Amino acid sequence: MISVEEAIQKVVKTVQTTTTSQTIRVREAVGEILSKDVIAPINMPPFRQSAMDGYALNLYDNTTYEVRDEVKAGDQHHPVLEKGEAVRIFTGAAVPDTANTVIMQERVVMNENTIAVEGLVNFGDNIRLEGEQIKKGEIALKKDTIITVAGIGYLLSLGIQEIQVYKKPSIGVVVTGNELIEPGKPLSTGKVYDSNGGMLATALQSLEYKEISEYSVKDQYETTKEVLLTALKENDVIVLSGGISVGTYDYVGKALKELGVEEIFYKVKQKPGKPLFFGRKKNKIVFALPGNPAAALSCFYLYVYPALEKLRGNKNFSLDKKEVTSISSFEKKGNRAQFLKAILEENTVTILEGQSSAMLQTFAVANALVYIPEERSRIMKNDTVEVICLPI
Ligand SMILES: Nc1nc2c(c(=O)[nH]1)N[C@H]1C(S)=C(S)[C@@H](COP(=O)(O)OP(=O)(O)OC[C@H]3O[C@@H](n4cnc5c(N)ncnc54)[C@H](O)[C@@H]3O)O[C@H]1N2
Ligand code: MOO
Repeated sequence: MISVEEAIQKVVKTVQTTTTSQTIRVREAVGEILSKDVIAPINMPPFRQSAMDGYALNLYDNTTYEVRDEVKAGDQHHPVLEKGEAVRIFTGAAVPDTANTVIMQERVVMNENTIAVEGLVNFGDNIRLEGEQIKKGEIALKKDTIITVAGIGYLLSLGIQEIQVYKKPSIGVVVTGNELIEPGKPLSTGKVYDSNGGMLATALQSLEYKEISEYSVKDQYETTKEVLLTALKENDVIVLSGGISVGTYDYVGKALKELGVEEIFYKVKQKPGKPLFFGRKKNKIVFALPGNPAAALSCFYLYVYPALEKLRGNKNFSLDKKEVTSISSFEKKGNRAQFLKAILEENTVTILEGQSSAMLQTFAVANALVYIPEERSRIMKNDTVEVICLPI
């Protein structure tokens, strides 16, 4: 059995960022990661722009200017100004080539078609220079940048409509268990509703993974092998739930081995989620999560999440961690590291009652996991603890 730290390290070391790119529309790219530098196809701004509503001047050594013309945003003409001449101009409009400064209208006294300028005026005031944000041919956004909403605006401002991003993995979610009933169908003795299938698929959807296939299989060796073979063919990553412990009908480990999936680790010194399996077959990644629902979800966030994020090119692939003050105390039994469902508020955290790996009730209201390392036996009120922040 390996430690949490070793297990995380093995996942991070094994999983490499995909080399497959795809072209997508900028409008659909929020959260995607650039697999190639984006080169600016134009200068931005594309021309000398006025930053104010006011007057563009051809400066001379007096304070009175004759207003000759008007240029508003979108206009294409360039009035020619002699020294001492001005044009009325508006924010975003092209500054005439012969103007060398713009003065805001609040600093001007108008008198018929002349203006008197108040205070000191400098060359280049209130003019946004052509290409001052980015020049044509320069790198507008670097490879590995995550596209934000602002990034989308920026790319659109350069007229770019398509970009190359890392292809996100396709993921197969496989639930195992004779006892599982699809929610919506009547429940009979010995059966439970399948929570893990929908929960894991939704977790993936909410993280914007698009290619998700769901499979379910009974506790039978041959069918488990068949379904896993199909899932391996159809997906880059397999996330299994259940059937990975030591019971007679836990066939997942045996089937994976038979299918040539190399075990990288099996069993982690942690609670919940001890019987976690991680393996690979060529470039396919396999996680077999324990069936207990809270164990499955904890393992998903702690191991599957960083693996998928690294795979899709995210350099910041782990969930955020914070050191905060615990307002609860907790006695840890045994020597496994433990992850506790908790509510994080600003700089304090409350550990919830009901930490069983079979229970989702507390997980449903938790927004963080408190981490107790193997060697720590208790948390006292006001102790500093490490928390892992969970997505919704
Ligand atoms: N002799 C031992 N028994 C067990 C050990 C052990 O070390 N020695 N470990 C225990 C721990 S810890 C865990 S965690 C579980 C993991 O078992 P499996 O991964 O084989 O999972 P299952 O046996 O299939 O299911 C466990 C539990 O979870 C329920 N379950 C499973 N899938 C779903 C689902 N999709 N939706 C809702 N609930 C699900 C299932 O009904 C069981 O109650 O093993 C312990 N045993
Ligand atoms: O590892 Mo299990 O998840 O403790 O119940």
